[in-house]
Amino acid sequence: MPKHPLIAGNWKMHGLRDAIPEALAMDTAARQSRASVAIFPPSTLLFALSEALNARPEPSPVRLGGQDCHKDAQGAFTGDLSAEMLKDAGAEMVILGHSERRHGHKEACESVAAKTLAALRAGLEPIICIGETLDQRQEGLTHAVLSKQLRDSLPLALEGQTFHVAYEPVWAIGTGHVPTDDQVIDAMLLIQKHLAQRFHNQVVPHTLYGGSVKPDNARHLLSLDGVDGLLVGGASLKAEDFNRIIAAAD
Ligand SMILES: O=C[C@H](O)COP(=O)(O)O
Repeated sequence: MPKHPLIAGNWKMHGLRDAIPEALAMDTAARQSRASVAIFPPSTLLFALSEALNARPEPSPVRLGGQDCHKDAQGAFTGDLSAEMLKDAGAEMVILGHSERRHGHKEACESVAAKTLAALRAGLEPIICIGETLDQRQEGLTHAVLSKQLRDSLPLALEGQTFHVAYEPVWAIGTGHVPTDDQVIDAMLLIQKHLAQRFHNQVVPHTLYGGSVKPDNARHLLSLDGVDGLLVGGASLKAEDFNRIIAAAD
């Protein structure tokens, strides 16, 4: 586990303004932890959360992020948000290529790469997600799928930049099924090897695991080789759960 593991909470399409106190309680836990903590609320909450966190007497260590962005800075794209808009609303990071975007919105790796360039343009730190489906794993295609996703989703412009790659097996997301230790370590090593070769060791890989992370398995997952942090979905919605995951990093 690195000195400051990243504990990232992806709220997905959950959260109204009455969730702001939850984020403030997470901020309180983050202040007592060595973990680096980030929350990815729905975009409608970004500005309000940013204001609420910044209104505290001491600057908040919690960083906020968007869950997706458009590749362009502005234009006639109804319903979309640019990386610049997320930044303007208080985001410092953005999740890209989440499997719910890849599968639910037919997002191709090339689109994820273009969005990654947009994130860098706007000064957002990207978390790029990859992961195989259950069918792909059962057919022995895991390495091929992860390698292709890495090759096609990560633009060379990432060289020298700070970014994160999250390994989220699709079959582990929201299912309660967590991969074996060997499966997690194997994926992390594949990612780290790819990053080292592709970027000539000019990047410090931050590799996260995501998929059914809970307060009870967080400490163990963080102890596995190559796991630099966690991308948490359901268990990041309530401070009661998320704060236990933050504490697992200590
Ligand atoms: O981005 C988070 C992941 O999709 C994991 O979601 P989950 O923790 O609810 O399984």
